[in-house]
Amino acid sequence: MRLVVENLACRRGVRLLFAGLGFTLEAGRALIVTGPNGTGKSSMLRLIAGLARPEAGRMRLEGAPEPEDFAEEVHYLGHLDAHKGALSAQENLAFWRDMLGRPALTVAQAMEAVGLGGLERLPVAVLSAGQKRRLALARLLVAERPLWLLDEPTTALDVTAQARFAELARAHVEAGGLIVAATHAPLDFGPSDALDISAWRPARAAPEPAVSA
Ligand SMILES: Nc1ncnc2c1ncn2[C@@H]1O[C@H](COP(=O)(O)OP(=O)(O)OP(=O)(O)O)[C@@H](O)[C@H]1O
Repeated sequence: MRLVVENLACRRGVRLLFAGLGFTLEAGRALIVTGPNGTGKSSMLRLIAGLARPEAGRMRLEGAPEPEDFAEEVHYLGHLDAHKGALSAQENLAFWRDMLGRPALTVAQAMEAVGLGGLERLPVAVLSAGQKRRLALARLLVAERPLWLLDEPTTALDVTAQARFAELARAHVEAGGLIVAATHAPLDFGPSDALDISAWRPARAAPEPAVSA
């Protein structure tokens, strides 16, 4: 399986954030996306996840059952954790497992894997920021999806949780999965490619020549 992105362009409001962006990511590799604030890393992930429409370009997951319509093959982890605060951690994960289908780890195994064992029954609203992030990461483990799209996945995680998540990500890659991760922090997800999104920023229009009398 491989992710192919061709000639992608993204407009937000009146601004063209990037254009002509392309890459191929082979199974068993991660793509680490960097760039200054506001250059479009989150926007690119949202385009690939199918949550927004590109201004131009296309992507496909070669080797997937529906190469051009791959929502079923993708885990998208954005800035927001998408939990239901009144439900317990266990209930939230069970919801995602049932909704996404293709179960992988059990809820209990996934919670243990991200270091949330013992907190299964607490309402998510009372969990700390790092615990909520761990729970969001556990979602990746309860349903099988080859392509993980991760936006700043280690935000709010302590050093131990960051290392533990990096191990889980490397295991996914080693098993033939793919990861595209936007980050400002160094991430060791195993065999990786790098993409600096600012390289695809469109050139600014030349300023109008000054008019002299
Ligand atoms: N709905 C929107 N309407 C207009 N502009 C938007 C909208 N959403 C985002 N933008 C703008 O698009 C640009 C890119 O945002 P994006 O979140 O993709 O950047 P980023 O590279 O992920 O930044 P960061 O490193 O801060 O997370 C920003 O200038 C942002 O203000």
